[in-house]
This record gives sequence, C-alpha cells and structure tokens, in this order.
Amino acid sequence: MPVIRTLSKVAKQILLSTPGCGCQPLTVAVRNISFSPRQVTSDASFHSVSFSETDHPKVLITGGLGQLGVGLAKMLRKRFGKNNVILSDIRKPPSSVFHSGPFIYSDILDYKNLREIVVNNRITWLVHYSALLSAVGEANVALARSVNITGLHNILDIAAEHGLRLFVPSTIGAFGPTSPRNPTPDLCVQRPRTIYGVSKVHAELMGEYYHHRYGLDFRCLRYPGIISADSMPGGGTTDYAVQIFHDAIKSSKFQCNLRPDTRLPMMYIDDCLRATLEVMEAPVDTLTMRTYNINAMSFSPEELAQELQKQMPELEVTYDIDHVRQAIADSWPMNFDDSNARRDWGWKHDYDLPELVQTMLNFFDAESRMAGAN
Ligand SMILES: NC(=O)c1ccc[n+]([C@@H]2O[C@H](COP(=O)([O-])OP(=O)(O)OC[C@H]3O[C@@H](n4cnc5c(N)ncnc54)[C@H](O)[C@@H]3O)[C@@H](O)[C@H]2O)c1
Ligand SMILES: C[C@@H](O)[C@H](N)C(=O)O
Repeated sequence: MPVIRTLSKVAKQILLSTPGCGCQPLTVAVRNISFSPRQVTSDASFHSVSFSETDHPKVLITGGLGQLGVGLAKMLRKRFGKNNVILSDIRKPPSSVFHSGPFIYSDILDYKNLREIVVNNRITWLVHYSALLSAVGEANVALARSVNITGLHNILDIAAEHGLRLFVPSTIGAFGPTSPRNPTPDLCVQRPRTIYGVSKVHAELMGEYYHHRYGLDFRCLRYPGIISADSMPGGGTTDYAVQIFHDAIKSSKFQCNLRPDTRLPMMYIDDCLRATLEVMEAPVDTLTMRTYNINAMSFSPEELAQELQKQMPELEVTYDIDHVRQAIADSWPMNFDDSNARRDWGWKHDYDLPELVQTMLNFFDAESRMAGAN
C-alpha cells in the first residue's frame, strides 16, 4: 500500500500542502506528529511507550543463532540483565544457548508474529541480524531477496510503529567494483554486484529514509569480515579467515578458496560486538550520520597464513579458488576508512592481526586442554 494512503488526515494535509520538493519542512512536521507506516486506522493517534534514559533497554535480536547473535546476547545480558535480552531465530537453539537466557521463535517474514513479540515483551531495542550472507545469497537469490529485503521491511515498520531503537548491520559487501577500494570512505559510489550487497544498500537507504521521514532511531554499522572462535560463519566470502584456524588445529593443512593476495577488511568479533553496543548507546547528538564504516585490520590469506605459521610452522596452505567467492572479494573494499566513526562516537579497535591470531589460538588451546581434562 503506498505510504500516503496510510497517513492520518493531518499528515496528508501537511504532505499535500508542502510546497516544492518539501523535503525539510515535511521531515520536521511528520516527525512531530509521529505516525507509523503500517498504521491501520487512518485517524488513530499513535502512542509509543517512552522509557527514561536510565531504564535498561529490552532487546530483541533477530537471526540470533548465527555467527554473531549468541556473542552479542552474552555481552548485552552482562550489561542489561539476562531477561532483558531475547534471542530469536527460525532454527532450534543448542541446549547451551536455550538455557543461557530467553529464546523465542521468530521468522522475520511473519509480520504479525514479530509485532506480537515486540508488544508482549515491551521491546525497546531491536538488533536485526537475520540475513543470507554473500555466498549463500548468490546460491539462492529469491530467498535472499525475501529475507534480506522483505524481512527488513517488516522490521522497519515494526520499529517505526513501536518507537524502537533499531540496529541493522551493513557490510563491506555494500560496495562494488566502481567504489574506491583502498580505502573505501563512508560516502562514495555503491553499486554492489551481489544480492547481499544490493539488499544491504537498500537497508542503509531505507533505514535512513525512515529516520528522516518517521523519526526512526536507525543505527547501522558496516562490518568488515568477522572472525570468531566459538561460532561458525554462515556462508560468506570472508569465511576462509575463520576456517583456517579450525583446519590448522585439526590437520595442520588448509585449502583456501580465495587467491593468496586477496586483501579484505577484517575484525575480531569482540571489537564488532563492542562497536555495536557503543553505537547503540551513543548520544543522538554525536551521530552526524546513521550508517558508519568500522574498521580494524586488513589482510590477505597469505598474510594471515604467515602470521599463523609464526606459531604453527607446520601449517601447509594450498589454494583452490572458488570463482564465485573470488569475484565477490575482488569487487569489495581492500581497506575501510572509518574516520567518521572514530571522530563522532570514539570508535577504536583493540585487535590487530597479531592479537587476533594469538587470541584465536589461545581459545582453541584452552578448549583442547578442557577436553583433555574431561
Ligand atoms: N559475520 C560477518 O562477517 C558479517 C559481516 C558483515 C555484516 N554481517 C551482518 O551481520 C548479521 C549477522 O551475521 P551472522 O554472521 O551472524 O549471520 P549468519 O548467517 O551466521 O546468521 C544469520 C541468521 O539468520 C537466520 N535467519 C535466516 N532466515 C531467517 C528468517 N526468515 N527469520 C529469522 N531468522 C532468519 C538464520 O537462521 C541464521 O541463524 C547479518 O545481517 C550480516 O549481514 C555479518
Ligand atoms: C563480509 C560479510 O558481510 C560476510 N562475512 C560475507 O562474507 O558475506
């Protein structure tokens, strides 16, 4: 339904009486009267529950059983309390996750169910992690379009309707071969060649549009490839940088699906999750933008292998190129310029390549010692 048909009479009058393109006056007027894009009764007044700044947020994480969600829930629960953070997904949680805090089934394509969850649990922050990543997206474009685009529309409408603070991650994949690649700034040409990238540019633009049009508190970070030890990636182009650790430890051999010189921005998961909390907590007046690049390090498979070989000289790396992933990687940034995030809300990463490798190896070492002790 076109948005204008869902507006209240007052909103329609303002919209129709705004001269010229009306961009600025319209933005101010509509924000003040506050209506939601899927408001069903045209003249019903819109009420959102307001929470004081001292209240803990009540957080819902969608797509929470992927590489990032469980770690984010753990961090947020430490800060806001176990019961104030709800993980959700369409998959069945492992028992450790199920017993670590609230978990709920939620398919982001089911608008009514999502709304029910938000209302019944008095959600105030929504972290929207559900997505199909770059490589699996290319293998199933129709599903990626549905989850990444239709699902996002549901999330945006529910967040606007209930006055939520909404975090949606974007990615280095939101850039394409015509973007400057070394480094890639926040604002430049964005013509990605994957459905994943297209859907993420769409999310950035729609989130910013809802912010200006409806006053939605939309916050977005473009994550680099994320590296974690205790969760596996969900089918992206940067997955090799996680797999290499598992294979190195298991067999001292790794077959890489990208060329040895493929340079991509990467980040350790702890930095990524901390950045997410920091931008969600950043005072509104520090945010000069709603979508920021964040960066930590940038390396190629051969550089990662060399760093690992300093501690595991027996590691053998061979290359068997996956042409789909290679083409994607060749169109993505090599280095990310995140100076706006550093300036506006004080972003600073903790992990460079040597610390990343050491931390990953320490994790697997501790894990194998624990397994040996049992
Ligand atoms: N991991 C990275 O390197 C990386 C980098 C940049 C951006 N991101 C973004 O961060 C977010 C989380 O990434 P991730 O690595 O945890 O992803 P992932 O692929 O590991 O997990 C995505 C989750 O979404 C769920 N999902 C799929 N369809 C769904 C549906 N219809 N309803 C509800 N849930 C559904 C899946 O079951 C899965 O658990 C994604 O939006 C991704 O684009 C990740
Ligand atoms: C970079 C990121 O968005 C994801 N890890 C992918 O490779 O698809």
